[in-house]
Amino acid sequence: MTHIPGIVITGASGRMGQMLIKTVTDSDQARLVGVVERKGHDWIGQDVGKAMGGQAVGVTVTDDPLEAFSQAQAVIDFTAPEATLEFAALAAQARCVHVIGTTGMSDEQIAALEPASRHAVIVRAGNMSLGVNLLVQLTKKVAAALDEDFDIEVIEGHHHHKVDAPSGTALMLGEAAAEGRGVNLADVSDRGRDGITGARKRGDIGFHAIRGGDIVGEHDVLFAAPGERIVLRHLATDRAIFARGALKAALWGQGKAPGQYDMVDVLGL
Ligand SMILES: NC(=O)C1=CN([C@@H]2O[C@H](COP(=O)(O)OP(=O)(O)OC[C@H]3O[C@@H](n4cnc5c(N)ncnc54)[C@H](OP(=O)(O)O)[C@@H]3O)[C@@H](O)[C@H]2O)C=CC1
Ligand SMILES: O=C(O)C1=N[C@H](C(=O)O)C[C@H](O)C1
Repeated sequence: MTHIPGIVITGASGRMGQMLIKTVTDSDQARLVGVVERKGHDWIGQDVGKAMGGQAVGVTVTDDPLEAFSQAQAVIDFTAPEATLEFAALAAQARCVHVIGTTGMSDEQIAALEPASRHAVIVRAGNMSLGVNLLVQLTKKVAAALDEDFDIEVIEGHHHHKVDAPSGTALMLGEAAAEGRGVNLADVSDRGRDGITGARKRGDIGFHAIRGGDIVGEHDVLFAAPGERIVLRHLATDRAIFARGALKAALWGQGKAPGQYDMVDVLGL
């Protein structure tokens, strides 16, 4: 009989937490074995299906992540940077695959994942959708084919609750453009112009963030030259695309060697 991996979802009551719970309970390739919320949350002790306003699913919301992780083969975590660092150490202790969708992590926070990745598989991506990861590859190719006559700008839009900018996806796209061009993103990045900025510097990669309403996630990579423009665009209209990608990553990570991976590895792009 094939082994069906048990999955824990952190940040259970969040927008992505709820989408992930639905995706895992609907899947016949994985079992929901735990859901975690922070201490004091009013969902603690309730059946998560009922807490979400539906039928009971037989999984009680806990505030004890290590206890939950020790029953599981994978943890899917779309929360916040400080929480993700704490969960990484616990997932490594429980030898669970840790799928990280959390964005807004600083370079120092990303570096702090290294000890956990010596003991467990970490799959981390600022965007888990197939479409965006394909767009990342296309961006790299287009940037490699064009010279600096083409100004590159990454424009992203998200709902008004989003706390980080540029989005994790925008940064993935910017990194891909820089890699295609053979430059270091940190040397050419120009974020959110305002005031008398002076003329655009040749070779810069610009970032702009729109926040409004319930936009799920929209990303354009603009290549603009005198006389012509190319726009690569991804529009997310349903958070299920991120949850499906995250579940795929959790399954893919089973039996892999400890280390850090991304969705390009998972999707084989
Ligand atoms: N990689 C990808 O494909 C995608 C990534 N994301 C990213 O996922 C993250 C979550 O997004 P979203 O679901 O919209 O956000 P929400 O604010 O809706 O949910 C975040 C959840 O994390 C919990 N949380 C936050 N801080 C802590 C903490 N310190 N300890 C324990 N739990 C905590 C929150 O609990 P509480 O309510 O109690 O604060 C909440 O349940 C963001 O970083 C977002 O950018 C989103 C979509 C796709
Ligand atoms: O916060 C969100 O909602 C999203 N965050 C990710 C990001 O920062 O790129 C992915 C997606 O765009 C939705």
